[in-house]
Amino acid sequence: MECDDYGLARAIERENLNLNPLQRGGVLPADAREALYEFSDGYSICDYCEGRLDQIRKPDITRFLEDLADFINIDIVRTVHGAREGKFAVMHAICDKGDTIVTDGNAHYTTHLAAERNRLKIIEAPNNGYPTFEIKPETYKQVLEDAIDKTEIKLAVLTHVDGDYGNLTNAKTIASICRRLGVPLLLNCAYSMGRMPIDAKEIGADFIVGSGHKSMAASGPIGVLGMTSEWEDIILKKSERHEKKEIEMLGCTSRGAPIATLMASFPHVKERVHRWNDEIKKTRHFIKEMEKLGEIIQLGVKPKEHDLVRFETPIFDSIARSHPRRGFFLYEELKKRKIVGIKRGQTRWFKCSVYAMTMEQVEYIINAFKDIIEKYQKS
Ligand SMILES: Cc1ncc(COP(=O)(O)O)c(C=O)c1O
Repeated sequence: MECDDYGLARAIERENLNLNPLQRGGVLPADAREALYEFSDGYSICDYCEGRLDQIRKPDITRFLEDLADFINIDIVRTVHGAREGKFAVMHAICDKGDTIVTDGNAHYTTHLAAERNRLKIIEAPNNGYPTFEIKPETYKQVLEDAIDKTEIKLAVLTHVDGDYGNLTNAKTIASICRRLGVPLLLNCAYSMGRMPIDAKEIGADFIVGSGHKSMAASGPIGVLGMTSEWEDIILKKSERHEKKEIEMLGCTSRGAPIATLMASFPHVKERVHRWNDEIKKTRHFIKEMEKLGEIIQLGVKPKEHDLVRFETPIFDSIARSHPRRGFFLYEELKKRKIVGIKRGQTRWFKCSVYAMTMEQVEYIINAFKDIIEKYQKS
């Protein structure tokens, strides 16, 4: 199979550069690759289990979860199978069938599915449309207030950084609005936890979810669910029949390589979030140089505050119209230059990220796009 079918790990092995934002934060450092091998057996994490995953001392999962809670500054943390399972668990624990929740208009589909699976209704605070697609706190406030006038709102969900435009929301302001209105806030940090510093207490979120395979250098599937202690008894309610087991966690969650790699990557992740400002500078440089190529426009809030970049690219669309390979030409031209991660057939717009790339690699990518444009402008 080709490297683009496998994704970034394979791409790196073959010395390709992968621009897929979804995959850039989930690359395993060397220690985690070793852990992946060591803990590849199904229940390998459970040799010294005394009844529950978070209480295992060898390897020291208890300590790891405490450190993870410190890292994002929240009282209690559990691992789940992904950000989506974290959202589902919170909704399931605090809402009843038929309840209504409020979300932002840039919410990931998994927020919608978690709500649907819980039989919840969704009211959405829309973004402000083209070209920035921003979630404004005042819009969120208005929508939440209107919703509260009509019905009881048990939960507000906010996407910290969305997967369409890479906009960083003003979570602190929205959290304080929710607090004033008496609605608990769940902050979806799938695209931020593990890439940038997160301080849940400073933000004021009641719940927070992260994604190990997306942004925390873990093999996955694994996610992080954090909560303030006031919610502990509700979210981590114990089974009546199995006194140690937490119902929403179905007793235990990740039981092998996913948690082993999350743990092995943790020192690397803790260190890399301190380089977030450099990542932002690099992203802004990349955008500036790409936009100089002409008819390439960054969508979303400017200047960027996250590495996920969405470009509108009329230049590639017009080349595609007269190219014998149509929309596939861009993917194929990039692949020839050992760059992968832009979807096949996409030329009108695409999402990309240079997260964790060196400046040399970024320059190489900019030059590759330039080269492709010049090639077709000449012909
Ligand atoms: C904003 C956002 N939330 C949630 C998810 C899903 O994360 P997970 O796979 O950990 O459930 C994604 C994945 O693309 C995402 O972009």
